[in-house]
Amino acid sequence: MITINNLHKKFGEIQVLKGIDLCINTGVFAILGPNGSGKTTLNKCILGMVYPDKGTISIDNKEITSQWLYRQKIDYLPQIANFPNNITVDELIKMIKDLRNEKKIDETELLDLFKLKPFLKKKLNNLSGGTKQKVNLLLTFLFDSPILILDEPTTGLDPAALIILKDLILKEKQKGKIILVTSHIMSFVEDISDKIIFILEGKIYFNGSIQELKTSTGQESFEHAIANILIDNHA
Ligand SMILES: Nc1ncnc2c1ncn2[C@@H]1O[C@H](COP(=O)(O)OP(=O)(O)OP(=O)(O)O)[C@@H](O)[C@H]1O
Repeated sequence: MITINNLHKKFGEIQVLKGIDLCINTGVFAILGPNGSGKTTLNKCILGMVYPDKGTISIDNKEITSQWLYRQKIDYLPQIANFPNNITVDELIKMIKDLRNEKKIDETELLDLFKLKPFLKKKLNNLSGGTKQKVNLLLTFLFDSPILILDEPTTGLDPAALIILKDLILKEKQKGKIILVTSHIMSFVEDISDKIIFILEGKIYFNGSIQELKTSTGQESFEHAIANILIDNHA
């Protein structure tokens, strides 16, 4: 369980998070909000990559401040992954496996799933954007940790890969994991999410199921419910 209390974060003059309270249990949680609303900042606070100015984050009832071992419990897909461009896909996989000296699953299944075997000897700078994203996803799903944080996982994926990703997320959910997903693709969010957390102006504007969101906004479709919040708040 991830528990967040009164989380604040400011960058210079911009107060990004203004008191976030959240309790995140197993299942798929979509963190939504307009561009610049602080979704990535929240994810990075959980990962210890950004230090909050105020507030606490606990994982399984242990505060994470100044800790680092807990990060072994988290698999993270960053919004933009920056790996050295001149190494090949198989060199990158080996490097990440060596760096994260943890229990890993056999990558063969993931290589087959994302049809990456033909690219193993190719350098990263020769890959298309979508293929790079598939490599990033493979690296994320390689360690079978209890918490998964996926920041814009659909970027560049074709429809077939999107279905594979959805199935993979739902399979990981069945294992009882906590999965946080940030995405602007509402059909994708609707297919995978148990709960929607909508951040607006630094606070949690909505926290509930898709059905509750539709009811509270009076909209029949999820996409319209989200659009409704944005329009109503001039976001
Ligand atoms: N390291 C940083 N230094 C300064 N400002 C930052 C930093 N990281 C984020 N910000 C600012 O914080 C705000 C929130 O950014 P964040 O990336 O968390 O938003 P987001 O909701 O993930 O946006 P998007 O949907 O566009 O990905 C933005 O105004 C951004 O410019």
